[in-house]
Amino acid sequence: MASSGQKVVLITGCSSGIGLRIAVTLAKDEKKRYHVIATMRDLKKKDKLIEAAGDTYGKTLMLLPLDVCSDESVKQCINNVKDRHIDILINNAGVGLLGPVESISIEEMKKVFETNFFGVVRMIKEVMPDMKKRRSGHIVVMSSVMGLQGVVFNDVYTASKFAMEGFCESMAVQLMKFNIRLSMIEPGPVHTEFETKMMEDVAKMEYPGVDADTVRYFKDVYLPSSIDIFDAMGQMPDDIAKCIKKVIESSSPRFRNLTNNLYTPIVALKYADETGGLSVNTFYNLLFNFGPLMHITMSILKCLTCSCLRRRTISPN
Ligand SMILES: NC(=O)C1=CN([C@@H]2O[C@H](COP(=O)(O)OP(=O)(O)OC[C@H]3O[C@@H](n4cnc5c(N)ncnc54)[C@H](OP(=O)(O)O)[C@@H]3O)[C@@H](O)[C@H]2O)C=CC1
Ligand SMILES: CC1=C(/C=C/C(C)=C/C=C/C(C)=C/C=O)C(C)(C)CCC1
Repeated sequence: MASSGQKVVLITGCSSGIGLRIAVTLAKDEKKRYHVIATMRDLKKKDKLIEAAGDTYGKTLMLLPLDVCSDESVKQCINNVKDRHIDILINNAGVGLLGPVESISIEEMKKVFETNFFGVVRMIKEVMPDMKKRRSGHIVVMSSVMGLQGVVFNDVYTASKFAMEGFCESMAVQLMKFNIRLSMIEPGPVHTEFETKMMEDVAKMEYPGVDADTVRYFKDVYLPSSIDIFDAMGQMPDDIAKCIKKVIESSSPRFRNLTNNLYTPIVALKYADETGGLSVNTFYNLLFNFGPLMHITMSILKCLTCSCLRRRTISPN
């Protein structure tokens, strides 16, 4: 149970990746300012979180089952929270989907929206009325750079994050009237199971109904570039957890929070040209005309950011 002065934080999707690291980071807060309710849809996956939480488990961190795709599960979970009192809701659960749209069934696409869009809407609908009554609360939503800008072959995932951005941008204004803050977190690539799951799915893909050129552009052009980008600019889940901690501890939390300075110029293309031509043409050229150049650029970037060059040039040893 939360002790007085502690903020109750409920996080979705804590079995792995970013959700797990947010839960542990907040539970380990030196001043014990948070009572963390870490949730996951399948409690059989709890061991990794419990191990990472160490002795905070049962003290500042507790576990509850929650599937964001089920009305019943969401209701039951929130009813199990003392007085339904949640100060900070962190909507983290999400799934990826990659590949040519011709090979993806409408059912698969709906599942992505069910989690990434309706999952968040379901959580907000359940938690918001109590926050409104108390005239306080903070809702954090895990969006993505793909919530701001489309990325080739990520069409449906991107659309689900855009949908959420639109929903939240609209909600933020009303919520502000009730003293409830809403913050979007927009990471670029992050090394988690998200990346591994997508690569595993791609390995199993059969591309029914997709022409040979499209399959080639996806497998031989997009995938290697995407791997380069993950290698060069991928953040760690802890980086995102630290960013979220900063956002919730800010006296005036920002609505938008890009987490990766290296990716910011890519997103800026969209805002630099209202016709949309600059970003579409630049992405086209980067992918189809400068693929090998991009590989070299990313390798240099990786070298600069991994600090091995700095060690070699600056270290007195
Ligand atoms: N990794 C990346 O490059 C980026 C990720 N993001 C976003 O970050 C968030 C976290 O992803 P990340 O940590 O990377 O990936 P992971 O795959 O490691 O984690 C996703 C989490 O969401 C959970 N989840 C999926 N569906 C549901 C559901 N119906 N109900 C409850 N939980 C569910 C998963 O649970 P289970 O184990 O049961 O499947 C898992 O705990 C996602 O919203 C993602 O879109 C944003 C930008 C970049
Ligand atoms: C290939 C390619 C790109 C790929 C970007 C990627 C791969 C971003 C991944 C973001 C993730 C994983 C977000 C998750 O929510 C760019 C930079 C647009 C430029 C054009 C070529």
